[in-house]
Amino acid sequence: MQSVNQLKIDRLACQRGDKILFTDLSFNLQSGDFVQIEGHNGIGKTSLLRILAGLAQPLSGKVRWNSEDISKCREEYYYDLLYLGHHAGIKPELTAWENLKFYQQAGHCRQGDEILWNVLEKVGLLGREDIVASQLSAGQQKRIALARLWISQAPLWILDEPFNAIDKNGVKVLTELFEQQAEKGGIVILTSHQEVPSSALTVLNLAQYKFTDNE
Ligand SMILES: Nc1ncnc2c1ncn2[C@@H]1O[C@H](COP(=O)(O)OP(=O)(O)OP(=O)(O)O)[C@@H](O)[C@H]1O
Repeated sequence: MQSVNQLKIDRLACQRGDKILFTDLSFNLQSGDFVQIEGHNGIGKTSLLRILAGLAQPLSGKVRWNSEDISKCREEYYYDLLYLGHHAGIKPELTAWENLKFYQQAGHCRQGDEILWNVLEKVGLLGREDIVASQLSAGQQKRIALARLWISQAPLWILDEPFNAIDKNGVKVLTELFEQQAEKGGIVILTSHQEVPSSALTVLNLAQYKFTDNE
């Protein structure tokens, strides 16, 4: 990752159902940033991440990736983006190994099988690679989904609750990975209900943008 990337969030407002969740949300991120979106249940963190990932439309405002409106450069944006939503995003009928192989092919990762063995070890699934995902625990399934992060070449990671169902040591390993991603010029945006053990993290509290005039 050599080039400097920028994500600009310009005066976003978001509505779900008949409720306006937040308004006038602006911030800029660039290569090296590691950010947590914070706020209580239901404030709109997932809604914001889905807008940033181009999966939902804002009520108003724009998201720009390297100066281009993301709705106008979808192909380039999706090439540069890895979005991991709340749900695991795995194929339950495939084994852990087959899921990783699938991510590798879908993610244009040209490295061979060796990286997959390394990643299996990183996510603590070495020895369980031949088990179909549906027969693994919730935390192990989440680890398969997170394996994509080690395989990914994308500079921008948007991660909704990546630590859900992950044990303490897993949180530490993942946090180090996020720091490395930022250090090598990536951008990491995440939500988490647990404390993220990193001094490199910037926290953005959605509460300050909450729309209070819904009644
Ligand atoms: N499908 C939907 N239709 C209408 N309103 C919805 C829908 N899904 C969520 N909402 C509303 O949008 C608000 C924001 O939801 P969102 O999932 O973005 O919050 P969150 O901050 O990520 O919450 P949590 O911390 O519980 O994951 C909620 O208060 C909910 O009332």
